[in-house]
Amino acid sequence: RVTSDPGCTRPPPPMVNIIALLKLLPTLCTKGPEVTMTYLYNRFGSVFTTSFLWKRISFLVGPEVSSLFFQGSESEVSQGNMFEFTVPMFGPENGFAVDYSTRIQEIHFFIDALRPSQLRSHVDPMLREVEDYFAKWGEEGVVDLKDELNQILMLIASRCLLGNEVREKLFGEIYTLFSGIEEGVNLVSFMLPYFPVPANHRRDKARIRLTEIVYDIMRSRKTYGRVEQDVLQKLMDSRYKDGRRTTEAAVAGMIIALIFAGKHTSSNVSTWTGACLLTHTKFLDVVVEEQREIMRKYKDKIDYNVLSKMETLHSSIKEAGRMHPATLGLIRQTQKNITVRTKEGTEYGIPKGDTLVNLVMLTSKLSHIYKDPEVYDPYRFRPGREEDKVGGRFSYAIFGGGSHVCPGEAYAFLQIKIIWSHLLRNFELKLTSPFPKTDWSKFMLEPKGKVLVNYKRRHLESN
Ligand code: HEM
Repeated sequence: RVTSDPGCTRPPPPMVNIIALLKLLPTLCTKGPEVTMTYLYNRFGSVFTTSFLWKRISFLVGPEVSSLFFQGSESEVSQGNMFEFTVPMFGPENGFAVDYSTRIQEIHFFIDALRPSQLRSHVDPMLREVEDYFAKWGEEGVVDLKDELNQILMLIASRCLLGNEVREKLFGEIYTLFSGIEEGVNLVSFMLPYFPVPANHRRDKARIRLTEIVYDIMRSRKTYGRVEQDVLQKLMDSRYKDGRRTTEAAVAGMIIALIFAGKHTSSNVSTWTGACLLTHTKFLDVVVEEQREIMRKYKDKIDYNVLSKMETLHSSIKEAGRMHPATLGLIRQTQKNITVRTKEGTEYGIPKGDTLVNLVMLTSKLSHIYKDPEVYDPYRFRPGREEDKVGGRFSYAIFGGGSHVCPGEAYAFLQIKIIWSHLLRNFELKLTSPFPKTDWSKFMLEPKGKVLVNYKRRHLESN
């Protein structure tokens, strides 16, 4: 439990001093941040603080200490100015460039555009992209799964988020421009987003060109009265609470932000799903059998309802996400003194101005929530076990939680399930490279190196 505490009357959390931190450097370098943070959690408990240069950082582990982090009001715990580096990536009229109230309304536009009832219309375009993409694979061969999934997900994003105009004519350019936007994700740009280094220059150039492309599409739709089914259209048609229409610049920024938010996250979880299933044949057999069963009932038809029957596949993706989240932790800043109560009942006061890091990766591995947390076991989410629910709210925080929970979760599952059901039905797959390690050098964590998979075409028989 976490509450606000104006006088900060409670004792501070255990402090990890500079000597303890220095002693951990070799562990950090050789074993990585997860092992280091797990050591600190085991030693100091679910709340602890460190100082780094002039900054105090308080770490939180577990659902018991996470409620205010996720659900607190902006005046208690906020995203602060930590995402300012995204302003030159997404433009000056949306996201972290605008006031909080406008930003929240934009997030509601995302939620509306990506809610399950809206997603039904995306199934067919997603399926078409997936079928066309994998039709280009040969009879058999070896591919880098990470690269392949990255490409197919970008094709889907072009079609379903940006729309047919981009997908049909401009995909190559968009793909390159997005790589340019992503140049803005590095340590220098994070600390000094406007510093004139080449990466920032390439980021700015890419955003300007991408914005022009989106403007052209919007203007052409308006001129010819064309209305599409994609998310871009939903954002164009959205209105703020006071009745104002979204501006062209805001829509362009929002759509770039959405693609960015969904791109690596989805490609990572789908790649980890593959790596996990191909090394756990027990579950691979179960998901293949699930496809057979569904084919017996629905033949080759795939629609929103059929996808919702793929429960073990869904759990297999969710479990891959639990074991390999895209981030070690989520970040906020305290705007008031707050109190955190641990599951043992100890209360700590965290002062206004602390950076909070919620270590969702460690929460996913807590043994009082997840049985044998290091074991890949999609069955842990089945009725009767449902370990994430039994563990309490925020036990599964791979998609965040509360006021800033990921609005793209249902969309992400939809596209990953469409890809994996197609792969399972049409290919025999074998992981030929070793099980990937996590690449800690990336801002958004991903499987390290190539994930090589040997494929052989097949047509799954339902009987
Ligand atoms: C498996 C895939 C995904 C994962 C693991 C994931 C994870 C997350 C997480 C952890 C957050 C919360 C960040 C925080 O609290 O600071 C978040 C926010 C967000 N996600 Fe996702 N995401 C995924 C896919 C997507 C997709 C496909 C989209 C869009 C189509 C999307 C759009 C967003 C947006 C716009 C936010 C910001 C919400 C806000 O600030 O209120 N995500 N995502």
